[in-house]
Amino acid sequence: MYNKNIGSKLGEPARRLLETYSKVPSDEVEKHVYTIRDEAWKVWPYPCIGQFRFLDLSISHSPHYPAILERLKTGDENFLDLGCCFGQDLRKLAADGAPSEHLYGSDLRPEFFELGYKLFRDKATLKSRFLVGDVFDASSPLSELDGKIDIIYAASFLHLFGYEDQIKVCKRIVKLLKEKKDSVVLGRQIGSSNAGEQPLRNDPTKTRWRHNEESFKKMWGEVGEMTGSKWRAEVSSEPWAGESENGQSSWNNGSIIRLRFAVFREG
Ligand SMILES: C[S@@+](CC[C@H](N)C(=O)[O-])C[C@H]1O[C@@H](n2cnc3c(N)ncnc32)[C@H](O)[C@@H]1O
Repeated sequence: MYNKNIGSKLGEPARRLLETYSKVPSDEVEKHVYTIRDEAWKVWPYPCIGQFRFLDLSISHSPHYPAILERLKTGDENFLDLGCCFGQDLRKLAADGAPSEHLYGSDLRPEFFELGYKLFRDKATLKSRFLVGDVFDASSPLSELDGKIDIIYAASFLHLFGYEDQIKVCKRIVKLLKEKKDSVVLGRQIGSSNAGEQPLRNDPTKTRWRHNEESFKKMWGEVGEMTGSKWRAEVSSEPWAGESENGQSSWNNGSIIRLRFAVFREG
């Protein structure tokens, strides 16, 4: 779904980030966002691009954000934005004082990394590394980070896949994270109060799994058993207040929810 107008999506935090971190003159910010958004839409039409949801800087809405930021500010911990697209959440952390050389981004499509640099005008200053890779490819450059990450952010990511593939991604996440207490993966995504497989918008022969709080926790129980590790999943949900993903009013029959999660390693 492509929104022609930015409406209220350019909130104060995103505007401040673009004006102060990226040094985009305030009267050019909106035009700048439209231009880069349209370039990204041509790469792949994700709803989070079409609906300007990348401007939410969603990591900062997590109740764990202050603690995560403090952990990163020590310079002893590494952060990975998995499926980062523009990498806006990584920029938010950098602007708030996290050392950027400890922040990594990864995505299937390298075009998004370049668009992230263009959006945030920081190619010369940001010390973060962006690794191209399919999360399902064990031999991708992402494997360089195996066992080295303390905090993973995975927003609007797991919900792209069916249940079996989500299990595979979670196992990959376990492998990327350090084997220690309080390694954590957090994020937000679309879910459904009636958890289950749902047909893909563009290809009804494929499905993706929409979680509710219970099914998400259960999945992490399974992942723990499969990987010999123990996880505590904090999950909350709220009714979906956003727009339809496909422009159809029938899209949300009341069951669509937004899930927020933080899954901590316990053992
Ligand atoms: C819906 S976007 C979410 C972007 C960002 N995390 C956010 O919250 O705005 C999903 C991202 O995951 C990436 N992606 C999709 N499939 C992937 C895969 N198999 N491996 C790695 N990245 C993938 C896409 O290229 C895209 O940038």
